[in-house]
Amino acid sequence: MPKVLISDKMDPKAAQIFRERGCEVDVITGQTPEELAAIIGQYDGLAIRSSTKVTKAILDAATNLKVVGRAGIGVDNVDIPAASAKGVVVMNTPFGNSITTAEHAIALMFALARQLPEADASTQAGKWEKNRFMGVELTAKTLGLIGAGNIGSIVADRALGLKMKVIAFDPFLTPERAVELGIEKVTLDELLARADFITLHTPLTDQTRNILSKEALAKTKKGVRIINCARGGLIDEAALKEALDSGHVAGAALDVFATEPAHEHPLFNTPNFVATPHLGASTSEAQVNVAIQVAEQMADYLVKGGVTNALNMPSLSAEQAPKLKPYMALATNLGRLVGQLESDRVKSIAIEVEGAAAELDMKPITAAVLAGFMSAFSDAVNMVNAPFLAKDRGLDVREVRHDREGDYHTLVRVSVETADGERSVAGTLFGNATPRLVEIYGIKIEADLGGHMLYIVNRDEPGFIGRLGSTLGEANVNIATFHLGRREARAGGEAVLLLSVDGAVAEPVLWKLCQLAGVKSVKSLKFG
Ligand SMILES: NC(=O)c1ccc[n+]([C@@H]2O[C@H](COP(=O)([O-])OP(=O)(O)OC[C@H]3O[C@@H](n4cnc5c(N)ncnc54)[C@H](O)[C@@H]3O)[C@@H](O)[C@H]2O)c1
Ligand SMILES: O=C(O)[C@H](O)COP(=O)(O)O
Repeated sequence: MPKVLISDKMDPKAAQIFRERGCEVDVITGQTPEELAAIIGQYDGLAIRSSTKVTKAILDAATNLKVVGRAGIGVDNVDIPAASAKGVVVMNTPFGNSITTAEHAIALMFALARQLPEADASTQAGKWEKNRFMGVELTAKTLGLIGAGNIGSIVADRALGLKMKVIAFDPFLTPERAVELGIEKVTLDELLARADFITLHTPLTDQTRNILSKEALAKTKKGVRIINCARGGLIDEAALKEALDSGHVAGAALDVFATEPAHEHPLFNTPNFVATPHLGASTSEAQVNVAIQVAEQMADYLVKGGVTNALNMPSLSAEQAPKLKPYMALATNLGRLVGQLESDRVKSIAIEVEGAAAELDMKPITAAVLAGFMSAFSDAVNMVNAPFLAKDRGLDVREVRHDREGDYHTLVRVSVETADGERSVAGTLFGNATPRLVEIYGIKIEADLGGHMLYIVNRDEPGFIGRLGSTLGEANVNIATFHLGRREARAGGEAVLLLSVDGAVAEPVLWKLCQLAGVKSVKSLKFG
């Protein structure tokens, strides 16, 4: 039974769902990185929020880990390249807390507009400072969104309801989507110059880090109010403090900080500064949503092989998974066959599908071919890291989907380009379930690929099979199955033999086979 660790505070629904769906689960929160590293080796899955840092060191210690599930959106606390290299799937729940976070941004906007936290503190201190707190209306003000994705567009919708004018800077926002949202797409400089309120809703990337830099803040309208419910690091916090102190920025509300938890901060106690401790996603509704979603996704993956919302692997629903399963086995074996036959001379690899296979999502099939292919060079390869390893090796990967009707109701072909030209192998599914090789390097052959096999290319001539059988018999090698194919319909041409044998064939025996008259090449193969 797969074992999952929940290492951050999460709604109890998550643990309940893991158990209901066939996983063992431990909930251990508040561990130091060293404590987590000491126990992570026992677990197949790790469910987190933003507190647990899934670093390379943690991943190195995670010898059984298959999936990290983030109950929330941001995955900047997970070293995704390190997870991918280790073959660990990283998933998040991209929509479960969007409404809640958008509402927090709107709440902070009101808090700034009417100085609610300061007015509250003053009133409860018995001061009744009615004349000290003069607010501004939101109606007719311009709200500048930096980032108009899931959360940004919900903020836009709510702000339009408040009769604000909404402008957005987001290089990936299409003009059509902007029209659909009822907002105006602008450049960053235009947004800085025009917005009365600015709210940030981008991930933290190399492009967005410090997007509100000292220079950018200097370009804002005097009296601007700024809200950040996205990620610390998007704003230069020291420059923001200066701008608040000088009065250029009339108010700032941060839910997120460059360093968290922020127990101390130069911005704390600055007038017109409002802070919340990364509460964007903290509503009971959002926490139930993300807990249920992450547990369902992770259990689907660990128990049924379904992949949803993975950041480093193509999606594969739990319903699709059984249908695709035989294709994955076929694709893995075709990739593995080519990988073993061609070793490291391959420059590019093409995956072609036709018939029933052409109606399927190709991404998982491609990942499986690459996993099989790369397994000839690396022990630690799987569908998650294979595409990354292939890219690292500079392997050019192509996917082709054919509409044509072929000889088989379904076909997957893997072709590689080597220094000696293009070579391809192809396979089908018998009864939609059993993978079967049907062609190898232009020669028709029907074979199951599995266990230990011998691939022999020889001159097609009488007596060869007898000589081969005797040599293997003398070496005590038992032949389990025997498949034969030949290039021409008459003797004298090239033939291929694929033999299943009961165990690995020793080097001296392979050498003897190479010496047999008519043999061109002999290769020992292994399939998982
Ligand atoms: N405070 C919280 O508790 C909390 C809760 C949920 C999400 N978040 C954070 O909010 C952020 C936004 O989440 P989302 O779900 O809307 O993400 P999203 O991916 O749906 O949207 C992000 C948007 O940012 C845009 N973007 C990317 N690079 C940009 C750039 N250089 N300049 C301008 N725009 C750029 C993208 O095109 C996209 O539209 C994430 O960082 C997420 O981690 C915080
Ligand atoms: O990216 C997110 O989903 C938010 O930052 C929420 O983080 P949390 O789960 O730690 O509250």
